[in-house]
Amino acid sequence: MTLKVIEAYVHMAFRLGALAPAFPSSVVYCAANCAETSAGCEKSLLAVVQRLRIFADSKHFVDLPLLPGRIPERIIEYWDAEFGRRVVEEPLAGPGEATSGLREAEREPPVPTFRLARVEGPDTDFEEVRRFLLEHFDYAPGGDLLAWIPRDLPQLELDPEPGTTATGSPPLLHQIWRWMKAQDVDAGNWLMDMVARWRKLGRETSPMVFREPERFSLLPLKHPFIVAGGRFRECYYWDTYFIVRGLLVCGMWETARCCVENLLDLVEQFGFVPNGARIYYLNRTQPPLLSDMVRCIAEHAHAGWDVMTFLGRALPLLEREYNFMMEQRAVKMRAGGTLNRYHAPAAEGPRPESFYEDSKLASDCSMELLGDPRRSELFIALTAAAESGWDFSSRWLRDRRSMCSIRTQLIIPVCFNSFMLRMERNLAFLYQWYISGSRPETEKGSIFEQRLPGNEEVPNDPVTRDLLDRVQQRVSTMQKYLYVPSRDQWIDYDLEADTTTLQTVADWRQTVSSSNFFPLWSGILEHIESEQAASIARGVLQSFEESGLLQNGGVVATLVTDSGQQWDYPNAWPPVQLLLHEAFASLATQFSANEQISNRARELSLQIAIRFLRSVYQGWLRSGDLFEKYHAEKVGESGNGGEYVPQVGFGWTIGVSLALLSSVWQLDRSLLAQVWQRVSDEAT
Ligand SMILES: OC[C@H]1O[C@H](O[C@H]2O[C@H](CO)[C@@H](O)[C@H](O)[C@H]2O)[C@H](O)[C@@H](O)[C@@H]1O
Repeated sequence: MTLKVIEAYVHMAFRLGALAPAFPSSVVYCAANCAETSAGCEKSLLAVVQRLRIFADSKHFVDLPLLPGRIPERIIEYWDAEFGRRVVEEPLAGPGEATSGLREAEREPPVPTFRLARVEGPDTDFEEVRRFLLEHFDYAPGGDLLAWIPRDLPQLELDPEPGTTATGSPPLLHQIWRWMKAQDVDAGNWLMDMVARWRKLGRETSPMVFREPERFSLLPLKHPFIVAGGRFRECYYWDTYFIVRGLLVCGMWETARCCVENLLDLVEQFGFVPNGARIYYLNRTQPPLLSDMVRCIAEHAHAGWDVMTFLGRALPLLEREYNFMMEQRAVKMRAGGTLNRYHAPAAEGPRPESFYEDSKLASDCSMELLGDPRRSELFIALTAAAESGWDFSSRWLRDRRSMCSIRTQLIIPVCFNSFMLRMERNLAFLYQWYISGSRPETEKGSIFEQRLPGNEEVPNDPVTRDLLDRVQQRVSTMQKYLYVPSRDQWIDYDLEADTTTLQTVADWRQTVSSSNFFPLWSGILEHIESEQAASIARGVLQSFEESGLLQNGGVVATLVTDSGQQWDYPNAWPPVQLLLHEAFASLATQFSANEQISNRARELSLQIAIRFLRSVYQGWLRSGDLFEKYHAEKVGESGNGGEYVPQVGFGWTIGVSLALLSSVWQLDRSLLAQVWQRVSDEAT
């Protein structure tokens, strides 16, 4: 059986196009796949532990390190022997020391980490399973990572003047902080707290993971990094982009570079960036923002740093990631053109970190029979939704309400294609930088202008030509399939119905999503002839203003009506705020000669930033913490919903808040006072 699981895993890795070696620990942490092919696997260690709900959070078990000396294949054999699946002859490996640093004698079961209530599960004794875990696993997750304090962390309070002391606070951050402090002491403290929090989120891989990788589900990373926060104790793909943006505001370029180098290493190893740095995330990626991160690092590099060597390494890896997306996540559209969709063909069972939730859903949807094709499709759709970063949203549900109708892989999402357009533009930009030896212009005379309709000038270099053609093709294909002139929005496409979701929902408002405006962030209108672009811009601005998406506490994630999913109303997620703030700010720049468009776009961009910052600040004042998501209407309250307890901490909230603060400061700092304006002041 064990061998079969390893084989299945190797097979899975190759199907992913990853040249990954089989991870021995996958037999413990990823054996979910076998539950789908043989009834015996219903009794696998993973299935039993998760279904018994030994831990309140399903992610807890798959993050637990094995004790030193434990060999994954042997653990599975002992499990099978003890729980009735197979006889094992060899003795157990000797007792090891817990990675969390406790000696064997001190290893009393920490009762609070175990769930008290028991729900119905397989016919296996709860206490026996618990005892088995204590014998072979660490007490708590986290022993695979070490706390790491960024060396470039600014210490605002120690610098009397920006840039005048050894701690080297970047001038802009320092100026903003001094100004905020003068306006409102709490606001100054808030900013200082956010900056200091990088210290709490800094991690490096424990040397043990490099020495004995088979004991861990963690993918070891060479450089230190910043984690998402809370239960998300490892590095996440798209979270890292928003974290990097905040680090750069703090002048923490070296830390940002380390985070990005790790992601490049992952592409080198697997051919794509996994969802997060755990083996159970290897069957999916996340919204592809690596090219933007590479661009940020190159653009913020200090004079004298060798940008060319960095680009020389990064470009082939970005190309690899792009090819992964175009080979494994692309769909040829019936009437011509290619677009991308989130997909997870290698997902052959419940997500290991949400095993209980996925299995329960299958059974609630009457798909519990092994071999039922609807069951496999369900797990693929759930995993693909996790790949989208929007896990979960009514955008992925056929009927917009029931999780039983999830079918992520049959949707062409506007967000993913906007990220792909952005990637194509970044590749052209970075490649041009590399071959010319200097950063290309981005305004007039930019490389993109050469490919605008009507402009016959063709770049000499064939790679740039090809990339610019891809940009132009993406724009035309997005306009053809996703742009809906009657609604002045880009709307997700339903592959089953071969039309936009507008035609398949009961009420058109169900398609109103913040992601419908992401193409603006990708600069789509820069590739459309100017009069037509201006007319689209006017329509889109009005459509956003009337959409109801912008609320007091920020931009609502998806619907303006409630669906109960966490990437829906009423949750305002930090990434959405930054992308839309920048989308409208860049529209204002693009149409600077057209006062009407540019004023409206600028106003919207500022409103989005101010409202969200206000919510983050009010939430911090009340709770002393930063939430992973906010309530879009109740200013300062955490968002809710989802399959896990709302998390605090939180990497992308800090990153986005810092990026928004610095952007508004530069656009119109007088507006920032609205962020810390007391509710009582507003009433008067
Ligand atoms: O464990 C459930 C899911 O958790 C992650 O998704 C959520 O948190 C991530 C980290 O902040 C974030 O990137 C994502 O957008 C959130 O929805 C994880 O990425 C999923 O794969 C996982 O199934």
